[in-house]
Amino acid sequence: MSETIFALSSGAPPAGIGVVRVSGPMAGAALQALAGRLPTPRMASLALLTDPRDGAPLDRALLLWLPGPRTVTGEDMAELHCHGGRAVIAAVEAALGAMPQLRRATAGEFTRRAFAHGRMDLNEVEGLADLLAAETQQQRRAALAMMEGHFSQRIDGWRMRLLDLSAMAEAALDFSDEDDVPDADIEARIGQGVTALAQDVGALLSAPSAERLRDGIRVVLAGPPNAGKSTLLNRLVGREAAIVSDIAGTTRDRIEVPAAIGGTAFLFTDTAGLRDETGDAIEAIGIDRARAAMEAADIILWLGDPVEAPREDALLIAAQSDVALFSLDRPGLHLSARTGEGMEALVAMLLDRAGTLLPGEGDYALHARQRDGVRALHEHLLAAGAARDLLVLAEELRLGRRAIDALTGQAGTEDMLDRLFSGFCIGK
Ligand SMILES: Nc1nc2c(ncn2[C@@H]2O[C@H](COP(=O)(O)OP(=O)(O)OP(=O)(O)O)[C@@H](O)[C@H]2O)c(=O)[nH]1
Ligand SMILES: [K+]
Ligand SMILES: [Mg+2]
Repeated sequence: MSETIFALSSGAPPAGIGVVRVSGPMAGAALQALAGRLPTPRMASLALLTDPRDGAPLDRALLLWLPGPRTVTGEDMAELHCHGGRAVIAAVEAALGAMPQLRRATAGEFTRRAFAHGRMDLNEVEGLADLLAAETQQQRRAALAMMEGHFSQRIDGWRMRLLDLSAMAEAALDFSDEDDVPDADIEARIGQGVTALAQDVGALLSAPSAERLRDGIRVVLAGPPNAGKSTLLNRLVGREAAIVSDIAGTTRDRIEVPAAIGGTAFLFTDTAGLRDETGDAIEAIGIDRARAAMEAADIILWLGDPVEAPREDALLIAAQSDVALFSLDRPGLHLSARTGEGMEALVAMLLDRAGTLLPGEGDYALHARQRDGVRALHEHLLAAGAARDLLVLAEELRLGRRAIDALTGQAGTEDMLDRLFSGFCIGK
């Protein structure tokens, strides 16, 4: 890792400013070569950059000299805040590229170095990736909490407690080696510690899901044909995403439409109207798909007879409330996709339900990888708690420590890391 890397870290030119970052042992020398001097560390200063090859002026830029290891990558770093024109950036990059031991960074390479130097753990890296991808304010807040290390600190606390418990278990094992009276007190304390830790870890098993936060809360509209599902979908997402007609069986396939409402990402799914008898083979497949969609749903909007609701927690919608045909004492939310009656109440209900599935203010959400890690740790703690033999208990605690190392990336496999970092843009 002795190579020095550089890349444009701000957006694609042309832009007001283009920030070129340099990281590695030659960062200071590169800055010196371009600006003719090394600025005071961590103080912004203006300089005319010249091409070291021929002395020709390149741009007037704001410079930052950030000696390591207290930098984002853990290495010496330089930042050149240039004018963000295409030719300016190209010229500065060409001058850097001509210097010995300097090369362009690959995607995510700055972050990878930060990780390698222990400046970020795997969870903070994932938080950063999510922050860069965040489109809703909720996604941004949860990603920031993850990047800021709120989850990592929690894991660190677990690690300390686990180490203490392991040390106690080893000590107790030493005692029993000496054929002494087994120390019932120490074993009881280990047992209590393991149980308490298992409880803390287990509490995170129900943490909000980052995938859900990213892809949207899955809302499925379901009910009999002609109930008005497609009309309601179109109204919710604000465009004619699904075909509406007075022919029963209009919708056959699932129609998925992502939409952000009130800063929350939703994924709405319109489905084929449910009926027992259909002579249409395609419609029958559609009905199967509708049932599968309902099973995977976070929220079901049920536009059918309440007694036939597919799940107890389905939101009952008394649709087409503007039509006199329907009696007023129908249970459920009276709603007309035509007049808009009840729409506000429906949106409020959706946001309310979504709120219970998503991270609260300042909370993070967990990816499948993280959830799997927490689950593995939890299982080892449960096994340790159930162990009747100190040797087995100590072994389960050791496996628990391994699970923690996998969670933080200390025991990560290279290809998993490759995949993660290559998802970043160049310059990050
Ligand atoms: N008056 C009134 N008519 C509605 C309302 N919602 C839907 N309709 C009408 O009801 C008929 C069926 O609407 P769709 O949205 O196609 O119903 P669907 O549940 O998607 O039907 P399938 O896809 O066939 O299962 C259409 O003629 C709509 O115009 C409403 O709120 N008020
Ligand atoms: K219809
Ligand atoms: Mg439809």
